[in-house]
Amino acid sequence: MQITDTHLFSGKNETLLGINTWMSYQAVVDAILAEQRHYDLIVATGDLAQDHSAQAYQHFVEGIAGIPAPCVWLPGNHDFQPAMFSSLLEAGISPAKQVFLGDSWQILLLDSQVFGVPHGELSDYQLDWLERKLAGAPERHTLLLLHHHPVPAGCSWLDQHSLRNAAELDNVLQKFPKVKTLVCGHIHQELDLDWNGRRMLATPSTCVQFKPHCANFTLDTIEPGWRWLELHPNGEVTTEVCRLKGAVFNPDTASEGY
Ligand SMILES: Nc1ncnc2c1ncn2[C@@H]1O[C@@H]2COP(=O)(O)O[C@H]2[C@H]1O
Ligand SMILES: [Fe+2]
Repeated sequence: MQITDTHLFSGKNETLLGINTWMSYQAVVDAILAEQRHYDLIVATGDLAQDHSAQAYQHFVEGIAGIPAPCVWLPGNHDFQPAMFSSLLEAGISPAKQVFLGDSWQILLLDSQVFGVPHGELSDYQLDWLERKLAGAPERHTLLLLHHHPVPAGCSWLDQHSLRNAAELDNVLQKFPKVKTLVCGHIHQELDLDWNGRRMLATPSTCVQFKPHCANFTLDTIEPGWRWLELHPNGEVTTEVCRLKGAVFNPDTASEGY
């Protein structure tokens, strides 16, 4: 199950564009628990904190504490990795970036952060690491997770903040046809697109939503959400986005950015 872009603060009363991000995150966790589905793993795909604070990461931990599954994570553009790494590790959350699931799958988590800017890029280290991990498990299907979207999402204001070196990622992945599905955060909306024969999924944030197909910054009034992923032994992925019910979290639609 994927949770993304919680944008938590050191104070639980703080808001992002009119939404209390702690409360919307808690509401998402409560809704996940209420669904009583089976899941093996939580993947948190970045922008967990909005203000670089250790407390924000501790709030993240507090939120998922009731969920009976391990969690793995990767950083987004807003994260502060020293605080993220140590706060999550102290709480027993593994920094592992390769996870084997059963006999036929692995999950790889990439770091596409360029510190201090909203766009993403994969370093040579990340690309080499990816290639080594894929070459080392050729029999497994791979679900590839990263914060930034490698393919235009259709919002030009967000597409300037995409993964800048998507062509280099594509070069690596062309050698590994068992990577058929990528999962992102960052763009705060549901998407299911084709990227050179692969499936690229993006997922609603647990707080503020961006309106699809807008040239300029535009908030959406649709509810916060999360994504279920089921990995089948034959390499197929079934997935579903769920959202909170009832318009409880209303963003300040007059805001022009953050
Ligand atoms: N008005 C805006 N125009 C362009 N980019 C913005 C605007 N407001 C915020 N952003 C950036 O766009 C990013 C998209 O999602 P993030 O949560 O990563 O953080 C956001 C900001 O860094
Ligand atoms: Fe982001």
